[in-house]
Formats: sequence, C-alpha cells, structure tokens
Amino acid sequence: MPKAKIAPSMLSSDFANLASEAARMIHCGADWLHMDIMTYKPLFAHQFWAYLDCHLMVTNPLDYVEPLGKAGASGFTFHVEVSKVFDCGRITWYLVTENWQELVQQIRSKGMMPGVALKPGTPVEEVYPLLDGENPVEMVLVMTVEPGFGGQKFMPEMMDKVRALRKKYPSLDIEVDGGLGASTIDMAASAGASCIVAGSSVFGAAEPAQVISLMRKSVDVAK
Ligand SMILES: O=C(CO)[C@H](O)[C@H](O)COP(=O)(O)O
Repeated sequence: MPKAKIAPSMLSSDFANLASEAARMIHCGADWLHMDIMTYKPLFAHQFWAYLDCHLMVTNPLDYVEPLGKAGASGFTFHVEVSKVFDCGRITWYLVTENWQELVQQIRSKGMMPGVALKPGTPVEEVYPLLDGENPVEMVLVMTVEPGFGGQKFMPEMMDKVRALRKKYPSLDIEVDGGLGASTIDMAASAGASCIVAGSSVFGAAEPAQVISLMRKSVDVAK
C-alpha cells in the first residue's frame, strides 16, 4: 500500500489567492495540492513548486498536456469516460491521438504522472485496461461525488470500487475525491484509498492542519 497523500482541493476557478492558499496548505501538512481543471487560462501563468495533482475535467485532455507540463504540474489525471468518447470518434482529439496510450506517453514525456479518473456511474472494470496494458497509468481517481463542485455528499457505495482496485493492485495509488472529512475518511481509508482529496472539510475548518492530520492518521492506521 503506498504512502498516504492528503491533497486539499483548490478549485481551478479560484485564482486570486492561489499561491498563498497553496503555501498555507503545505504549511498545514498537505502532501499534494489538488487542482480541478475545467478551463485553460490563469493556472498556466503560475509556476508550481509543490506537488500539483491535476484532475482534468475536460473532453480534450491532450490539449492540456503541454501547458500543464510547462506550469510545473506533477500529476495529470484524465477521465476514462473521455477515452470512451474518443474511441467512438465523436470528438476532435480522436483525430489527434489514436488512443489513451499516446496520451499517457505524452503526459510522461512532460515529466508528469499519468492517472485516470472515473465518475460515480462508471464501472470500475473500465479502468482495468489502462492499468493492465502497456504504458499503464499510475493512479486511479475514484470520484465519490459527481465531478464539478465541492460541498457534495460522499457516496459510500463507491467504496466497492476502491476495494476492488486495492485487491487487484496492492501497490497502486488510489485517490478518492468528494465529501471527504472527519465523518467519511475511515470508510475511504479502510477500503484502501491512499490519496485523499478534500475541499470543504479542510478549507472550512478553523484548524486545517488538524483535519489533514486526522485524515493521514486514518489512512496510516488502515494500511
Ligand atoms: O470539485 C470537486 C470534484 O469535482 C472537488 O475537488 C471535490 O468535490 C472536493 O470538494 P469537497 O471536499 O468539498 O467535496
């Protein structure tokens, strides 16, 4: 089981205080900074110094590889649902890239760690080919809410996916995102999650460092 990583979620639209918030979170003990990316723009003007874990909620992830690489991003996680869509040839980047393996290769060539995310309605089996094939992804992000915004309710039924992944891939980084905090962390940790993304519970806390520490302890105890 990999080391615990706690990643406060910095919404990509919230740029005004990005640098100072990032520094505050690292100071509070965060390992990674999680960035949800839905649009281009200001993020790419930043040069990141901490581990920036990028979650690409876009239909054309290939377009983001170069700018994120330049901005110093560390992790690049695209959605498995996108690779399904482009397999059907319905969107333009199908023309640019033949398959997800090329995308993974490009991500790696820019020095980033490739990951794949799946939405709540997507069966876990959909990501197996990306883990079992040549040039596999190194992390799976199991969404525990519908992607898009913070403050939603954690879906405990998603833990079946985490359990299935942990059983099949003991050393895989498995990330969970959505509704994680003091009341839900033990469910995710005991299912086998190693990377914890949390927005409201950390940013809404009087003492973010305590929440980060509690979540890390839960993951460490469950190992
Ligand atoms: O936008 C998101 C998911 O797409 C957030 O990263 C995530 O939901 C974290 O927020 P919270 O901890 O408040 O649920």
